[in-house]
Amino acid sequence: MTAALTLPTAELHLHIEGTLEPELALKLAGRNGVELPFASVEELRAAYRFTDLQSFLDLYYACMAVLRTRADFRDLAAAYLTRAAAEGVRHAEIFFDAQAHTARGVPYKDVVGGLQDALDGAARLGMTGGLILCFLRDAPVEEAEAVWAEARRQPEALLGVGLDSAEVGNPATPFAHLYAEARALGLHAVAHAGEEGGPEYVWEALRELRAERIDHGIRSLEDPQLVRHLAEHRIPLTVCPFSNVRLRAVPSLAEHPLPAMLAAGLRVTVNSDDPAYFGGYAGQNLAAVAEQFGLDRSSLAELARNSVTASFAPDGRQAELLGEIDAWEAGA
Ligand SMILES: Nc1ncnc2[nH]cnc12
Ligand SMILES: [Zn+2]
Repeated sequence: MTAALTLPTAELHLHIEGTLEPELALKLAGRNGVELPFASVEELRAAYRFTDLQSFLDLYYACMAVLRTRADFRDLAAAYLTRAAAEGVRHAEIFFDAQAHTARGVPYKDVVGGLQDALDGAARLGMTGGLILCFLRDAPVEEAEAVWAEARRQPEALLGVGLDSAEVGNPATPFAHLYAEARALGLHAVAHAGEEGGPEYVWEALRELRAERIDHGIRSLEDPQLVRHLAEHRIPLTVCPFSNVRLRAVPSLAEHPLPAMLAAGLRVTVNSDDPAYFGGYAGQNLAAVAEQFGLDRSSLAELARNSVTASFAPDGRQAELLGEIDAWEAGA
């Protein structure tokens, strides 16, 4: 087995709806009497040809229509956690798109309840983690406000808030008041930026949302002043190599800016984004970049350490995981 597949790591950029494998999608479609425009696993997989972020989002939102009950969300997250654990993920901070479910009439409490049921069960796998509620930046802000009105009543169910969906032309600033409220409740703040959008989107997430981590951020390199800022303030970037290639944010893995980002002193982590759709989970993303860029054991360990120290896990848990990474690096 590739060494990277056993590296203990933290997954910081993972949309739970993006872990919906075709087999489970069809099973849930049957269980819930939901019609999908795909009759078989093969037909569904054949639709995984994306030209950009929007072409992916269209399929992503269509497929998640099969998720209807608390048990569905539990089964989805339990399947992800089992698979991630097998690839070395020891801590997972999981994004969920609540609005995409409440808009279909699924109660917020069933979404969060089901995801939490699965996380409770993950303790058996020795895994820890939490939930990050993402606002959809391409939907009216009133929809985000409505879901937040429910979420804020139970902030202890969340680690933080995030911002995702179609980036270009959908500024972050209208969501700033929700982030301010979330911070006041003690929640963390992250945001997608610099995936398809330019460095100005990263600046906006930092300035207006006070994002502690930037999800993707691969276009930051286009602005030397931004690179200096990110490096100086040690702001983590949750990079997703397979996603960037499959959504054509970069032309190929060989041309991915990851090595340049590391060379620029950026605090990079490697993650999977929507692994069911992009061809691999966290360990496979790590294995692929290790092979592509000839990363040795200590460079891989450094990426894993970044993921742990950039996580929102308590200090004690971080220390435990850093110990596991040291042992892995020493070849234990
Ligand atoms: N890569 C991505 N970018 C923005 N929103 C997303 N939602 C799920 N995956 C996403
Ligand atoms: Zn993402």
